[in-house]
Amino acid sequence: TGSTRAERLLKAVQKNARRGDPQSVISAIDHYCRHSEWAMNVGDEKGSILDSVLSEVSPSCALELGTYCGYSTVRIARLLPPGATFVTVEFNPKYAKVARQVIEFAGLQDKVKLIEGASGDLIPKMKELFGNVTFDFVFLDHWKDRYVLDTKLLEDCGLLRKGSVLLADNVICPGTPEYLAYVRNNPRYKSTYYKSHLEYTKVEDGLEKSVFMG
Ligand SMILES: O=C(NC/C=C/[C@H]1O[C@@H](Sc2ccncc2)[C@H](O)[C@@H]1O)c1cc([N+](=O)[O-])cc(O)c1O
Ligand SMILES: [Mg+2]
Repeated sequence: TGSTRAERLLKAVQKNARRGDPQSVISAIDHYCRHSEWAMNVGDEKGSILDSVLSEVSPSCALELGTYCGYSTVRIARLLPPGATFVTVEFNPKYAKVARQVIEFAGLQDKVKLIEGASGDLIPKMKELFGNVTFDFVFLDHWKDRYVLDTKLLEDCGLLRKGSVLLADNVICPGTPEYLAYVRNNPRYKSTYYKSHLEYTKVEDGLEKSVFMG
């Protein structure tokens, strides 16, 4: 049978990027998805906003929900301070397999803990898996109807602390209206909208940054 979109994206990385060079992996994926085949990576425009928020937070403990092919995983891992803990959760084993290879090609495998499963099952297990952690930074980019549920789960499992930063992709397109309502009308969050565009297109999209006030 033919390859999947994710496998073709991996081939583009193996062909056009340089081993051990995260920026070349990022550029190879952006070039492929802009000129050959669109894929749902956060992309270069929103990726630059992700980079700047990460540099502000400089998290010692970070979580990503929705690894997909590992594009944002590489973007995040390349900017983390040495010794940081970074967990990324992926539900689909085929995507996880591609992501592991993309992350390894970038030379970042020692900085990333990719765990397979559903966020709803794994979030309650984080303390058991990684010790009594709280996440300084969470990137939400998985199923859009899970953003509110998983944010509430993170709160209830004591995985957020005063100042934890949530950054959510796609709050306009495909859109996460319940999530925006939740974080914007909630005294426990200070939210900021970063207007941008849907990856590789001119369609409006944006990132919502929400600081947990404890
Ligand atoms: O649908 C989108 N993203 C859903 C992402 C889903 C990713 O997360 C898990 S689901 C999971 C992972 C962990 N736990 C539970 C479920 C899927 O296997 C996929 O790897 C999307 C769509 C568009 N678009 O334009 O249509 C643009 C985007 O930027 C998007 O992110
Ligand atoms: Mg997205």
